[in-house]
Amino acid sequence: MRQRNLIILIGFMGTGKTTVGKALADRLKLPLTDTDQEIERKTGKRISELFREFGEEGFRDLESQVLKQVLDGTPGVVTTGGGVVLRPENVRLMKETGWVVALHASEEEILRRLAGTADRPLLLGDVRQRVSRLLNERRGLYDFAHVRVDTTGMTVAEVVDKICRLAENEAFKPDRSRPS
Ligand SMILES: Nc1ncnc2c1ncn2[C@@H]1O[C@H](COP(=O)(O)OP(=O)(O)O)[C@@H](O)[C@H]1O
Ligand SMILES: O=C(O)C1=C[C@@H](OP(=O)(O)O)[C@@H](O)[C@H](O)C1
Ligand SMILES: [Mg+2]
Repeated sequence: MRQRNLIILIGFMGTGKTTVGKALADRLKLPLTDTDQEIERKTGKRISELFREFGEEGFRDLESQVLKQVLDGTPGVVTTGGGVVLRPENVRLMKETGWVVALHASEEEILRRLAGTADRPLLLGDVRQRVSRLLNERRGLYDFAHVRVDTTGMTVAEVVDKICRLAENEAFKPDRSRPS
């Protein structure tokens, strides 16, 4: 059953999920979980170490496990890693459990925000080329979200305001998780 007060942020790397999620949880006085931070806490290893040791698939297994544990229906804000949408089982679970907000940003804005990024193993090497390729590979994968927010040119506070306005609106809509 979908919970209206379980807000899940998805989106490509650098769209601001972790940062906006923290500010949103503070504003709404809801608990916050970032799946990447939870993976690091549980394993005692950095995301980059996990990629090195277990490869991307090993990391995705951990990510799916943690997502299942985190999405137990408890109210809160959950922020995810950009690749969580690669597994259909994760997409199904997020859609069914919470209110899913997709953050977007232009490629240039993503590159500006990710300049100097150190712990994103998928961006090692030529960041511009990696971002462009991954954006292409993942095109459409964030579109299942209940709402979409283009954060290009917006401050974190403005993005939080926008999500809060959309959430108020949402409260008056029928619960789309129920079959009609
Ligand atoms: N709306 C925004 N405007 C400007 N900078 C932002 C915004 N949202 C996030 N950032 C910055 O971009 C970088 C990446 O943000 P982060 O929250 O880690 O993104 P994600 O979790 O989606 O990868 C951080 O340095 C953060 O401070
Ligand atoms: O897009 C991805 O595949 C990834 C995004 C990262 O999280 P952010 O989106 O928070 O940067 C992190 O989960 C890992 O480096 C892989
Ligand atoms: Mg993040």
